[in-house]
Amino acid sequence: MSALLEAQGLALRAGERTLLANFDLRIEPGQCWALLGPNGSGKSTLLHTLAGLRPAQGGQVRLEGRPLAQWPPLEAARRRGLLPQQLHDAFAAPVLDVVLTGRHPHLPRWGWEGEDDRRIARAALAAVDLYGFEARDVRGLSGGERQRVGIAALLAQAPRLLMLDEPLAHLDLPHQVAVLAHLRALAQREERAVLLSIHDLNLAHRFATHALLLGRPGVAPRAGAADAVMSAAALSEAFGHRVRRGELQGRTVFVAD
Ligand SMILES: Nc1ncnc2c1ncn2[C@@H]1O[C@H](COP(=O)(O)OP(=O)(O)OP(=O)(O)O)[C@@H](O)[C@H]1O
Repeated sequence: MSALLEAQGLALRAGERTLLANFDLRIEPGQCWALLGPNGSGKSTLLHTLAGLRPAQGGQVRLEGRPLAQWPPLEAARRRGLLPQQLHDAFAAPVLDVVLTGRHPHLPRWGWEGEDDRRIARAALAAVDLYGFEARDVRGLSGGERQRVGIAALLAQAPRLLMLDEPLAHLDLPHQVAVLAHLRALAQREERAVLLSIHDLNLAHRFATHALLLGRPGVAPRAGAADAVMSAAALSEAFGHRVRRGELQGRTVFVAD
């Protein structure tokens, strides 16, 4: 199967520190990847690099077979999207307008959003349980509501590869489960793929098909099927903290000592 995203020989540094060296990754349609690792292990840096928003120090990233740098920005934005960790609102704006920013890569040059774009944006709001929030000022939302507006904007953008940096931040438990279920279903039903950073090991194992585990300094990254990568030994080594893995009512659970 052809890859949506492929990294080969990737090298990433932050300041003096090497985060990744000679790193390979292949993300195929239908896959849902959990990006795991301790604070500062390079998850955000890697997401920004794979999205083409930050240069790598070596190696190559290909989006649908073509080097990232060769994609015109608008065409790339129709194929891959990134929800960053921090969302800023400098101005007052209705929620619907914020979600409609996700449609910009799809608009004709100098064009305005049409009824189809508004329908897609409303459906995205409904998917994150924000039906009826369209006219609310984005600056008056709670942290979890604001986070879900960001997710809705990415859903409205409708890229084939969705990348999300800690999308569960600020979300309550039911919305964490609902958002992950929605993203996984998108990947599996529509031949799309998801790569999201996440600190909750239980939810990561439950919803991800694949896992990429970054380690603290000196520990090599691991990538592959989520169940295989997320062993107690590998997680304990990556985090430098004992993690136990067990079963509870048919579900795999992880507990930190
Ligand atoms: N411009 C920079 N100069 C020096 N170090 C940097 C720079 N940018 C990032 N770093 C460092 O690179 C490391 C990786 O940061 P990154 O944000 O990618 O980690 P992360 O895995 O996403 O962490 P978290 O779980 O806390 O979100 C951190 O130690 C960070 O302090």
